[in-house]
Amino acid sequence: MVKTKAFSAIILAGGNSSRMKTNKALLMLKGQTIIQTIINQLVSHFQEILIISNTPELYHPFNVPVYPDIFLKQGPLAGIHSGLKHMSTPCGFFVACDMPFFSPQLAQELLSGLEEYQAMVPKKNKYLQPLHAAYRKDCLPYVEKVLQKQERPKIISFYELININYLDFNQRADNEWDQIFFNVNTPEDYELAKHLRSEKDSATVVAKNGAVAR
Ligand SMILES: Nc1nc2c(ncn2[C@@H]2O[C@H](COP(=O)(O)OP(=O)(O)OP(=O)(O)O)[C@@H](O)[C@H]2O)c(=O)[nH]1
Repeated sequence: MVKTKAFSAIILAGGNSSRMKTNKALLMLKGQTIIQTIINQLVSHFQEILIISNTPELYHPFNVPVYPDIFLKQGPLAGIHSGLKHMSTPCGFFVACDMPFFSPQLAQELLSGLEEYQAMVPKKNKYLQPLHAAYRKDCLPYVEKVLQKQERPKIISFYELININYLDFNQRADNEWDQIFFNVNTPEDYELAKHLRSEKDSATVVAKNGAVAR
């Protein structure tokens, strides 16, 4: 297994939070903001943590470098693009700013796959988790190509251009998918998250997660 300490972690925080109607990353969960919760979990595992946001002033208190999108208003793939461009290591673990229960062990597992593949993405049946995935820096020209061609492309639109592998969650414990990928998109999700003590508790709910069907 690779040492993630040699790699980068990138938190995407450039979205509109239109369903939440307030910045999701800065919502308080158990005494700290969601983004701080994520940073705290990442910090001992990675060489660097970057935040990708177009409102850097909001994130300066977190004491990690903040970079804007280069392709503006183009959605999360533009965040991945900026992360790939700015990370100073060859491999990055990318996570959405609204996923408070992520697993460093899973990040390590995904990054291990980058020895062979350009991207490693969790998959269950036809669902993918492209915002809890590992991407190699050499994905950059393919991401750029898609962003130059399409308006607000789906993240998965560059997958057919690269050498990608999927981490199969069908073989894992039933609730792991819902636990790890629980994300806070709506006020209802937030209420639920406040009552979960840990990722284990989310096993008792059906998480509305950010999975995309392929
Ligand atoms: N850097 C960057 N990140 C983005 C962009 N759009 C979405 N994200 C991030 O991608 C993740 C998933 O975003 P979504 O929940 O799909 O979108 P959102 O805009 O945050 O929320 P909604 O407006 O409610 O859809 C979150 O971490 C967002 O901050 C973007 O244009 N640039």
